[in-house]
Amino acid sequence: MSTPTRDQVHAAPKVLLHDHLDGGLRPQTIVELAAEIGHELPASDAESLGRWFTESADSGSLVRYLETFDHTVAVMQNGPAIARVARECVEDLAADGVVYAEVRYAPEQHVEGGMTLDEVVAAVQEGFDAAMAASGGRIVVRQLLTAMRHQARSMEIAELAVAWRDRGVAGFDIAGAEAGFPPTRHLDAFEYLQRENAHFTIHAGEAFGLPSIWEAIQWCSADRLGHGVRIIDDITVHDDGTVELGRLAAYVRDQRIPLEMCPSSNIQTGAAESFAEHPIGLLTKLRFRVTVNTDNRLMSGTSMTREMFGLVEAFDYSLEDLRWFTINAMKSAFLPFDERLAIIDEVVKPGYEALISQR
Ligand SMILES: O=c1[nH]cnc2c1ncn2[C@@H]1O[C@H](CO)[C@@H](O)[C@H]1O
Ligand SMILES: [Zn+2]
Repeated sequence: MSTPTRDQVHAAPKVLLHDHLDGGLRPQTIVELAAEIGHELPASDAESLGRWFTESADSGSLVRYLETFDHTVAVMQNGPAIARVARECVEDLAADGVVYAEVRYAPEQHVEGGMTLDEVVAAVQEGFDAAMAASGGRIVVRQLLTAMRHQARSMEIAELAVAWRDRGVAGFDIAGAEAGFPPTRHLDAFEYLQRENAHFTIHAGEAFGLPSIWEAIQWCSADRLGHGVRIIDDITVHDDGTVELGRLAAYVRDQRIPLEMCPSSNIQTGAAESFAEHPIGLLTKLRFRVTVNTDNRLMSGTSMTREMFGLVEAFDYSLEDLRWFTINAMKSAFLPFDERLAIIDEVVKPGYEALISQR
């Protein structure tokens, strides 16, 4: 098994479960939308603005990383702007070889211009639908609705997710600064979603450790973990190379709880040192249900191809390993089982087969 080239990684079908709509705008689009509404930006041309985002997000702190979203959220306060950002997001993912994506954002952050929550979700869906249609079925995209963990609107957002479940919304999430805002703060929303047979993921174990992961799983019943990197704190590697899992780590692995890992984002917020030192290497070896994601393409200057190729370089992964990540992700998607299976059998497997047979 040889390591794939960057072109092969680009050509391979990829599945993305953790990508923020407001973390993936094209710098040029931000410049144009800001000009329309008179919003002042920290840089005036697209190239320096793109650099400003990656450099400012490179702070080693989640809180400072999140401050950069002030500018992307500011230009997403009217229907046409939101629909444009949503359409371009799907175009960019399709061009990167992504075949299925769940893209999240917090509707409550987009009502400053007077839109209702419903109108925000509709505008995103309009953009997604237009780009999916234009791709001729090459990419399928669903929305995840995020509630901000420091705010108190999670119940409302959960209800919004249920109201839109048959019109493009596949699930729910909470995001924002982790320390001081445990997931149990939103327990009523999670219990409501369970009663509605709805799906949700929780950002946990990124800036804060095991208690956050434990609450997300054992109190809130999260279907998946956003990041979850700190699960590594419950794993001991002994000098003789044997590995011991604590109870929580064992539970996460044994229950096949999907980990939405985002290497570049973790390096920027200080949750990991480098690709090579990222816990994803050990977690993959231990057969946790690991998936590879972008988190915020703008703030990290990244793409699915870049994240996966970074892992190839760090861990010598083969196309078979990348297929494993991709099938893990597709199995963990909040899409009906038959639709997941169809994408695995008709798109992912043949796509990798074609690349592997060329080798
Ligand atoms: O890695 C992350 N951890 C926690 N919160 C995040 C992360 N990336 C983005 N957001 C937050 O999610 C909101 C909705 O998309 C963004 O506005 C940002 O505040
Ligand atoms: Zn995230």
